[in-house]
Amino acid sequence: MQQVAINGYGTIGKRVADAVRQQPDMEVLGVAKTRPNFEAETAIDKGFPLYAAVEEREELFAEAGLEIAGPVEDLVAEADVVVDATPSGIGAQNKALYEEYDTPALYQGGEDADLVDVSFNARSNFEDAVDADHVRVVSCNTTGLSRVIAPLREEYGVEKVRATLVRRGGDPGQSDRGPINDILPNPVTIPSHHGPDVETIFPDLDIDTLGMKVPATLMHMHSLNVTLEEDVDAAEVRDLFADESRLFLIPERMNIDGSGTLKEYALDAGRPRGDLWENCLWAESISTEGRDFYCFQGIHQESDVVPENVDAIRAVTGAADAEESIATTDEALGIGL
Ligand SMILES: NC(=O)C1=CN([C@@H]2O[C@H](COP(=O)(O)OP(=O)(O)OC[C@H]3O[C@@H](n4cnc5c(N)ncnc54)[C@H](O)[C@@H]3O)[C@@H](O)[C@H]2O)C=CC1
Ligand SMILES: O=C(OP(=O)(O)O)[C@H](O)COP(=O)(O)O
Repeated sequence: MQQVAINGYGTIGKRVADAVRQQPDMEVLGVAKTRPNFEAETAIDKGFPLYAAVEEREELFAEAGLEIAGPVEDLVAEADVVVDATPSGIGAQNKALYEEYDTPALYQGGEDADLVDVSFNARSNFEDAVDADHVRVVSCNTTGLSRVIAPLREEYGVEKVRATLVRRGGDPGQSDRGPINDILPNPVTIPSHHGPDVETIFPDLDIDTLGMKVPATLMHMHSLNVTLEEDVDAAEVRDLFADESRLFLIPERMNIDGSGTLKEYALDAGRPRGDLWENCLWAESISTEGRDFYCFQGIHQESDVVPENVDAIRAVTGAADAEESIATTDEALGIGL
């Protein structure tokens, strides 16, 4: 059993903790937080040992009636691997702690690529992270793009990717985010940071990305055009994608017209927190014109990186190969709508 520490128990960290607990070969050793709040209380209710990420704030937990198992250093020292799910930039500050205790660490997409040895997407480059000490699970958008590009590259070869990313302004709980009533080119410069980020997974890929932010919280939406190295037929691409467990091809018959109905479907299907771990591609949007492929896909920013973190744990600990890990993760979580 791999003993997994989770440092940062927010949107991503709490989901990774639940996913790790569901795996047959790993356990949550504990989770670390900086301050007491509803998530800290839920962690205790779920039976996750709660550690103080900042020693001076330990008494805040006692005042809130929450029992602390110890300082985060104890957790990191005992763990086989630590998943850092702290806000952007804090992971970089925490790296020295993980190095001090010689504990392999996973970071999230908000950290810079040069912080780590390897940027990771399970479907695309699992083997690169085997036995690495510092691995970054790429952002929700980069994960979503990589999952589509990997099979297209393998099957047809990719000449050029063009993607427009309509990004949600903030997560549902982020009441301080915007825009409230606007459509922002964001970033206004082109390419957006997503293209170079995808190139950390596929270094020789030709990709241009454009980003926007809109007043939505549920999901991102991608409009994709990939020029392939050979003529393709839309039906063939649909068949290719149907074999990918983390690509959900939304069938026409479901009458799912956007992010709202997608999330409603996830809740009806009994998904925890209404999570959609898979890319959600509208099957009808999969179109081809000569060598050009097009589609729309919805990306659930809060959850698509969760199975990727689980696979990255197996990669850095050398516990399984890509195929075995992805199959185990998918089965344990119930991935594959
Ligand atoms: N929310 C999203 O849509 C996605 C976020 N990411 C990335 O995941 C990372 C985490 O993001 P979220 O989970 O959204 O953030 P969050 O703000 O929801 O959660 C971060 C947690 O870390 C805690 N924290 C703050 N400072 C800490 C410290 N020094 N030590 C330990 N814990 C600390 C916070 O109290 C909070 O519980 C970021 O790198 C972000 O870019 C990646 C994909 C999607
Ligand atoms: O990494 C993300 O998006 P991004 O790839 O568009 O920067 C996550 O959705 C977090 O985005 P945020 O920086 O708006 O919280």
